[in-house]
Amino acid sequence: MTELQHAARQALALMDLTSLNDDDSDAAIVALCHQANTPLGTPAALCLYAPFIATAHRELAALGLADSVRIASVANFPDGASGIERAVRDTRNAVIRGADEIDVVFPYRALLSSDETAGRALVEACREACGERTLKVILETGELKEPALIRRASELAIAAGADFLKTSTGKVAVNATLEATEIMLVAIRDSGRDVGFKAAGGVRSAEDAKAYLDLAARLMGDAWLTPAHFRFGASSLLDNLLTTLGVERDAGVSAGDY
Ligand SMILES: O=C[C@H](O)COP(=O)(O)O
Repeated sequence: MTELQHAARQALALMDLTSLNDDDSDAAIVALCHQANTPLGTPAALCLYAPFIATAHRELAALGLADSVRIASVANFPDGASGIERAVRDTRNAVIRGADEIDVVFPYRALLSSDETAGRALVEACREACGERTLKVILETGELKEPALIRRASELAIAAGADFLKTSTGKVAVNATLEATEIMLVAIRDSGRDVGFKAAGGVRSAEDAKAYLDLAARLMGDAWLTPAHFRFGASSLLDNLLTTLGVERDAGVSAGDY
């Protein structure tokens, strides 16, 4: 197995296979569940909008994958501007519908206006609302831009109870980058807390994934790279990983097939 194939294999198991599209449908989510059922194992989770959680649970159970694939959903998504009440409502709604993990957008615009309290308060409130479920906080680093702001957002989210820091929604011009990743990983390391990291948005190839895995291994150690600590949020990475690993799939399972 080449180094690239090793990274592809690792990335597959670390992936939150994502569908967060305005035109998502039950059929599209059923197709997503079938995509997750690869000959080389499953991604760590599916990430989807709350109205589709029940469909995903049902289909994963039918495929025998209920115990191996978690379900993530989103809150305060994608613009991070809904306010605390709405973010908490989104979080509770996702929890009630059966999400295992909640990816909430940090109110990054407030931080851009030098307001540090809004982000911390929103993450604390969502932390409380999601209880034992995994809380990932999306910093939207491509909008924060400045390294010092990315570092500060990381610190605030960690202090407020984030289980993971996530780079991006995938909905803005600049999504995951290696530069932002390094800042966030160093903030996690410096915090001494048990916090994970998710690179999301624009990760499309085994080569992309390998660059993130190499960076994370250098900063955090190889043993840190498990689904408990590291994820990729990606909508179109899986097929490239499977091709890299020599797996031919029937030209795309699509919503129209269900
Ligand atoms: O959280 C995951 C992102 O929304 C996916 O972004 P992507 O469509 O660029 O892979």
